[in-house]
Amino acid sequence: MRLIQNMTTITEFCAPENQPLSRVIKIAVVGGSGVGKTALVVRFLTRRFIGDYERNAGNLYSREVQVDGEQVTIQVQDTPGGEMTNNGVKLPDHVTCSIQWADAVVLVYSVTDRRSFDLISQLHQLVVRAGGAIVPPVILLANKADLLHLRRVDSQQGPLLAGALGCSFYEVSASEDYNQVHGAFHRLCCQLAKQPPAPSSSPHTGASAAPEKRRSPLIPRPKSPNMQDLKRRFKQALSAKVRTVTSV
Ligand SMILES: Nc1nc2c(ncn2[C@@H]2O[C@H](COP(=O)(O)OP(=O)(O)OP(=O)(O)O)[C@@H](O)[C@H]2O)c(=O)[nH]1
Repeated sequence: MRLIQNMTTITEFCAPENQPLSRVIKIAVVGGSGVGKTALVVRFLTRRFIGDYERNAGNLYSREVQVDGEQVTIQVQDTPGGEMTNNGVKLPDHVTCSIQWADAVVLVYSVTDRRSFDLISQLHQLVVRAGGAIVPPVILLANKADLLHLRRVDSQQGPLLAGALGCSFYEVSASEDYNQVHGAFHRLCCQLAKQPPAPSSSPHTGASAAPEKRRSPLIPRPKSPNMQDLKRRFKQALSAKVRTVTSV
């Protein structure tokens, strides 16, 4: 029952009208294809690793959590994977929109995929450009650290790149270690919670009421989660018979 209660905290983006909203922290998760973005988001929000994911089209997840004693709503936008082409990085428009919408960005590569590592600098540039006057906090996650025999990116290279980009670095395994994943996201949430709250966006348009907000006033709202997809994942999670999931 506890598991079900926690699972139901992944909800639609829009809160019902008149419902008081807690502070909202918005995070976009961005990286190459198949690096484990969805696995990381689901791991952070539900403690669960579910290995079988379909290519995602960009789901938005939301959950109420305690950060430093304060009740906040964390919204995490999972984005479709980007690719390197001869003309630079190729990304669905939706990804840029998600970066503009977010208060912070999690850049992800897989230690088993050199191209996903090479993509990070380009993605970081995109974050800087999309951020306008104020670049949002960024963390760099190197995922799939459990796949030692398939490693294609040396463990020193991630911290070096993070240092050059001026962001925090975490090497994690979504499949093997919940604490690593939780620690990385949680520290980012703590950092964001300490900042003064951003002007709230309209739940219907995503547009900010405040002119000084760094993002364009005409940012389309990120996609709501595909509830069918979520229900399918929840069923998978329930059938795995893991005892409980506690709040973050
Ligand atoms: N061994 C291992 N496999 C992982 C890990 N994280 C994700 N995977 C696997 O990697 C594959 C891709 O994971 P996804 O979470 O779908 O990756 P994604 O980045 O969301 O992929 P796209 O939706 O295509 O952009 C899946 O088969 C996952 O089970 C990890 O830490 N270790």
